[in-house]
Amino acid sequence: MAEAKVLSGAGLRGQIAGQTALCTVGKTGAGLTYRGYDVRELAAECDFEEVAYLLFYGELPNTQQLTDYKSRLKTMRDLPQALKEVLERIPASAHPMDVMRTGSSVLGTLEPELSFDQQRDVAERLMAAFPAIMCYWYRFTHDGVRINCSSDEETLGGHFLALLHDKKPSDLHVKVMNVSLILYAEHEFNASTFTARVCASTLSDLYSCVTGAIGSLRGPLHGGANEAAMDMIEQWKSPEEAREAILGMLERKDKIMGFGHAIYSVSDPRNEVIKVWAEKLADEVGDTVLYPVSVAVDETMWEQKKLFPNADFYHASAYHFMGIPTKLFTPIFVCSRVTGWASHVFEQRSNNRIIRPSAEYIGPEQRKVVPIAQR
Ligand SMILES: CC(=O)SCCNC(=O)CCNC(=O)[C@H](O)C(C)(C)COP(=O)(O)OP(=O)(O)OC[C@H]1O[C@@H](n2cnc3c(N)ncnc32)[C@H](O)[C@@H]1OP(=O)(O)O
Ligand SMILES: O=C([O-])CC(=O)C(=O)O
Repeated sequence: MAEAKVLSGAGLRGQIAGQTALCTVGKTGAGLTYRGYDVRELAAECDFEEVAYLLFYGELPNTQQLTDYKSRLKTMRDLPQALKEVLERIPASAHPMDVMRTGSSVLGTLEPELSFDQQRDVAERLMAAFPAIMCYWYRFTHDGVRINCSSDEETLGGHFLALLHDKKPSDLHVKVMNVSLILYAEHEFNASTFTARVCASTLSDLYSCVTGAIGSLRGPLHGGANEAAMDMIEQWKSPEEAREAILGMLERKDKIMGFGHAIYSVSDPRNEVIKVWAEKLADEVGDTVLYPVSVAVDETMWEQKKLFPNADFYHASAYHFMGIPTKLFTPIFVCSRVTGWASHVFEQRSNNRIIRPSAEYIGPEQRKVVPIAQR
């Protein structure tokens, strides 16, 4: 059970910055809910598309609505030729989050949101197109192939794996992708979502809101932590080595990526879900190092600091076991969180006032400009 944290101090911590009907974070009880549903139940019962539908339309779909929704999203997966050409120009050395940011922005020039009446169509287009934006660029620049951006996969997670690996993904991998996309879909006023809402509050277009949000998600204190956690754990060859290294890092006051949270105080409810799937995947690939190393880090952090893994930590090993390159970890977060960002933009637009806080001034007293010749 997640406990409420005492929230105060810098970083707007604990300030109510607006209202939402989308999500609760860190309330005693479920810990994380989307429109009233416990995220753990959604992850156990649903496909990601059901959760996207819940966020965008307010209720879970019935069977017919879900079938129709998945079919419609399938038709939106391919990319315009002009966007493919732009993606081909981005170097292989680029960070894939910069590719996602550019992809969102370029799509906004090719298929602009001309009226807020189009907002749901634009959100769904972005959601359907992001896996292809990431994989078209990745496969072109790393493998030298121009991939077909459509697939027969029913779910977005399966579609992403099919484009990345050029083969039909296993049922287990499709299930884990669904769980992962559901866990990452929405999280109240986190930094990237708040970025999107600030942008929306100026009555800007949805592509601008999403493009800005991608920039905020990129940092290692937010979405970039899954990638940073992977870079950290793959250095260690045994649980003992990991434990020693973590003790040294804590001694040096280093930040341990994938641990701690701005709102949760004792656990992140998403962690217990993804940890189980990471262990299943470890068994599937016969791993005897990465998962035990992850557990050793987890135990040492709790023992030493009472810090717990957040959603990002076990995502690192889970994605790695599915053969996903580390630098694509945070872009997968984008494929999911675009649903949360867009839903917040819709909410902001439905009851808008420009977001414009005040600053406490700590600079010099008012003074006269000394003419340049006398300075
Ligand atoms: C999906 C997501 O975006 S989840 C977040 C992903 N980010 C990470 O995993 C990055 C690592 N974690 C962190 O940097 C932080 O825990 C954040 C950014 C998530 C939250 O920051 P805050 O709200 O400022 O953390 P909080 O107030 O709980 O910090 C309390 C103390 O614990 C320390 N602490 C918090 N997290 C960590 C960590 N991962 N490693 C080491 N120390 C930590 C802080 O430095 C602080 O110490 P201090 O009192 O000596 O200054
Ligand atoms: O809420 C936050 O601050 C960060 C987070 O866990 C998320 O965005 O999923």
